[in-house]
Order: sequence, then C-alpha cells, then structure tokens
Amino acid sequence: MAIATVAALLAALGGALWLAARRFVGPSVQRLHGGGKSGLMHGKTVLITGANSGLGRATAAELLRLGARVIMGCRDRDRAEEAAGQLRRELCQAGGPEPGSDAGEAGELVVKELDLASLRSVRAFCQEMLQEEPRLDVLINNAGIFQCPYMKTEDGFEMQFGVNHLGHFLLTNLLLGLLKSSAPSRIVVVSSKLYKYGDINFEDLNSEQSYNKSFCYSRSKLANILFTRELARRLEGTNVTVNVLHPGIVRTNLGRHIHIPLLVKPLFNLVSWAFFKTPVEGAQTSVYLASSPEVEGVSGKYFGDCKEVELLPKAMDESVARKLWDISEVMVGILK
Ligand SMILES: NC(=O)C1=CN([C@@H]2O[C@H](COP(=O)(O)OP(=O)(O)OC[C@H]3O[C@@H](n4cnc5c(N)ncnc54)[C@H](OP(=O)(O)O)[C@@H]3O)[C@@H](O)[C@H]2O)C=CC1
Ligand SMILES: CC1=C(/C=C/C(C)=C/C=C/C(C)=C/C=O)C(C)(C)CCC1
Repeated sequence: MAIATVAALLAALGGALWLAARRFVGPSVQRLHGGGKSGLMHGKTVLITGANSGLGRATAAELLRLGARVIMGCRDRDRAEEAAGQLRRELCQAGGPEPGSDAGEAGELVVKELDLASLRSVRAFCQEMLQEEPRLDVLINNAGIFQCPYMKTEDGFEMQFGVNHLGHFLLTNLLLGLLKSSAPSRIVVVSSKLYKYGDINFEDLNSEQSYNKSFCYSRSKLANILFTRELARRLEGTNVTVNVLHPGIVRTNLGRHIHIPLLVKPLFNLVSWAFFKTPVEGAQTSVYLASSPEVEGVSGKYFGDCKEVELLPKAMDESVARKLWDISEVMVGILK
C-alpha cells in the first residue's frame, strides 16, 4: 500500500511539474496555423451544435474572433445564453476588431434551441433555420455525450447513438439544401480516435440486447466517420465539402458521467490539467476545417491537429457506410 501511495504522489508531483512547464513556460494558447487572420470569416454564417460548453464553446469563440456570424444550436437555452454572454464579453475584452475597421467587424452570436435527442426538436430547429437564415456556410456537428448510463432518446434510440449520430444525421440532411445554395460551403464532424474500438452492430444498434457504454460511444464515433465518408461521396460535384476530426483529449465537461471517487478526484483534476488539451487547443482542428483556405475543396478526410490522419479499414468500408446511411434514413424518418 505504501508503494502505491508513493507512486500516486510522485505521479501528482510529476503532473504538477509538467503543468508548470506547459502552462507557464510555453505559449499560453497553442493556436495551430496561426488560427487564421482576423476577418477571415466575415460575412459567413456558421452553425455549431453543442456550442455552450467545451469544444463547441471554444470553436464559437475562435470563429467569432474571425468575424463569423455564429449560431449556437443548444438544448438548454439558459446555459446557452449564459455562454453567449460570456463569449460576447470575452470578445470585447480581447479587443476584437473595431467595428468598421479594415480587419472586418467582430462576429455576431445567435442562440437557437436544438435537442439532438429529439427528432421533433431537430425538425423544428431546421424549419426555423430555413425560414430565417438566407445562408449557411459552415455546419459543425460538434455536440456529443460520452459513456452515459443506458438511456433512450425521445424516439427510442440508445442515447449516445441517437445524439452523436442520428440527431446529426437528420440535422445535416434537412440543412443540405441551404448548404448547397450557399456553396462553396463546409460540414465539419467532430468524432474521436476512440472510433477504433467501435463496430456497427446492425442487429442491435440501440444496444437493447446488451449495453457497454464505452463500445456504444466508440460505435457512435465510428458512425460519425462512416457518415462523413458516405456524405462526401454523395456531395461530389456540389461544392459542399465534409470532413471529420479527432480534437485530442480535451479538458471539458464530457467526462460528466464518469464517476470518480471523491478522494482521487483532485488527482484526476491535476492529471487532466497537466496532460489534457485546453478547449481552445482542442478546437483548432474544427476551426481549421471550418475556415482555412488550405482545405478548400478537400472532402471525406479525417484530421487530427490540423493534419490529415490515416483511418482504419473499418472506417473506410463503403458498403457498411452505405448500409448505415440507408438504415439511418429509416430510423429518422427521411422519406425517399
Ligand atoms: N473532450 C474530449 O476529450 C473529446 C471530445 N470529443 C468530442 O468533442 C465533442 C464535444 O464534446 P466536449 O466539448 O468535449 O464535451 P462537453 O460535454 O463540454 O460539450 C458537449 C456539448 O454537447 C451538448 N449536447 C449533449 N447532448 C446534447 C443534445 N441531446 N442536444 C444538443 N446538444 C447536446 C452539450 O450540451 P449541455 O451542456 O446542455 O449538456 C454540450 O454543449 C463531442 O462530440 C465529443 O465526442 C472527441 C474526442 C475527445
Ligand atoms: C477532465 C476530467 C475528467 C475526465 C474526463 C475524460 C477522461 C474525458 C475523456 C473523453 C474522451 C477520451 C473522449 C474521447 O472521445 C474526470 C476524470 C471525469 C474528472 C476530472 C476532469
């Protein structure tokens, strides 16, 4: 027992030293590719799902700084309005471009309610978007839920598969017309390298026979990638591109369903502070795929740290991707 305690303390000490090295010696924010020049997104409308927390919030802040009109598609209006207020204050404090300056105006923030665990909510959201929004230049399918206890969505889907894949599947399909009329436009899908541990079990997509929260998360992230590749194939020639990414391991609220004993929680917090990316660092690849001229016309690719990354063969299986697409259309009720 003594050895384990010493080991844990040494790990904590090592983490603390690393923290000092990372946080106080290196650059305060690791922006890859310079993070884009101010005004780059002026005149562009971007929709980000789950933009009130973690990566989505950081992505919104970065694109706002680049001059975009950012629509936050969030399920809880109070949390979304609170995040929007903080983002607006941060932009002012950061001395965003002066309105009318040659660097272009700072962006605009809009909050709209969207619950990806409810197909009714997704349809209502898209109806409002199509009525109110003249254009949509970038859709960022960011929202996600990680290793929650077994729950079902309003429509009876396993929660992680329903929110992370099916909700975004319907959302994207209902907004495709607006994206096409706004071309050149982009779709960015936030997946995870944990896709490697997933498989698409077509016999039990809602895990009614057995539920493993880790496998279900990985399945939903594999579905994100298969969806991206099939969508890219279907969008060939439309000037609408779609790419998928892994943000890295990032200190956000995603781990909210992980139950850590109170006594070791401070150690986990220290480890996450020392070794996890900050949300701004984790958001860089989403921002890059949403805004960089370097990837204009690139579609169907998987990225990490703003660079293309090789996929496992199971994530490139076109027949599985097509079968998942067809079944997803039936599950969300997209009429042919
Ligand atoms: N953090 C990490 O290490 C990694 C994260 N990712 C991915 O990054 C993405 C963002 O997660 P992250 O920022 O880390 O986690 P957070 O939990 O901080 O943010 C998740 C966001 O998704 C929203 N969300 C959850 N369920 C729904 C729903 N039913 N309808 C609408 N929005 C919903 C949350 O809203 P609310 O605040 O109301 O819960 C929140 O805004 C996810 O897709 C995740 O899989 C991938 C790899 C690693
Ligand atoms: C940050 C943090 C935690 C861990 C979060 C984790 C481990 C999230 C991992 C998410 C991954 C790996 C997603 C991949 O797609 C704890 C321990 C809950 C509590 C302390 C703060």
